[in-house]
Amino acid sequence: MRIKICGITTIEQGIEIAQMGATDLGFICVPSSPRYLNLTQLAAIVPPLTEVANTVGVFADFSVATIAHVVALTSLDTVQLHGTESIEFCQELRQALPETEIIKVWRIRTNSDLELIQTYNHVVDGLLLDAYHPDALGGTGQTLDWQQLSDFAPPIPWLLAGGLTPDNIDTALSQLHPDGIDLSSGVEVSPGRKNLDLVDRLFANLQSRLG
Ligand SMILES: O=C(O)c1ccccc1N[C@@H]1O[C@H](COP(=O)(O)O)[C@@H](O)[C@H]1O
Repeated sequence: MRIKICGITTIEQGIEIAQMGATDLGFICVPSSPRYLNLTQLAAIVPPLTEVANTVGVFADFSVATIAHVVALTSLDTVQLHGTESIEFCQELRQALPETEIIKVWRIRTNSDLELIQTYNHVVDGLLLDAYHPDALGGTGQTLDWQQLSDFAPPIPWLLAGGLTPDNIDTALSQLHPDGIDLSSGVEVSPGRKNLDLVDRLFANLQSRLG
């Protein structure tokens, strides 16, 4: 299973978290986030971390040209689209970045959202479900209604996000079988600063599932 820890802001924490078992490290490119890294910071932090994990840039409603520029400067492996990007936008991005994994996020409120995100199945490599919050795009600690997702089974890989913590991960994964999980605020001391004890506890609690 893919385990993504998002909102990494230092090389040191990225290396430690990868050594603990994270497959993916996420970097927030959204200026309104308290975990935001500017281009200079991304260009310094991401390249060394591509050696230890899959690196994921989190974008929201950027242009194709801007995302392609950031990927070229940082060697990000994956682009996570956390905004209102259209199917056509994803197709354009695929053409601009044929080698880069693209994950489309949908913030789930109703059952119809679970159908809408699947209209992207043929244009992206993976889907990610996050919780909806009226005031922020992500990193909110808000959980999804896991029961509502019980029939969600897209034909491409999907990740579960939204308020996951070392304490609730077992309950979530006993109800759902995503291809990956994504945690940010649930393993933090403060926005952008991860609590390595909590990350350690996450992996301890996942031990039986990771085999
Ligand atoms: O983390 C942020 O600040 C952020 C900002 C803008 C878009 C996405 C963001 N993070 C994403 O939010 C989810 C889950 O966060 P949490 O575990 O509920 O705190 C995850 O996909 C992050 O990539």
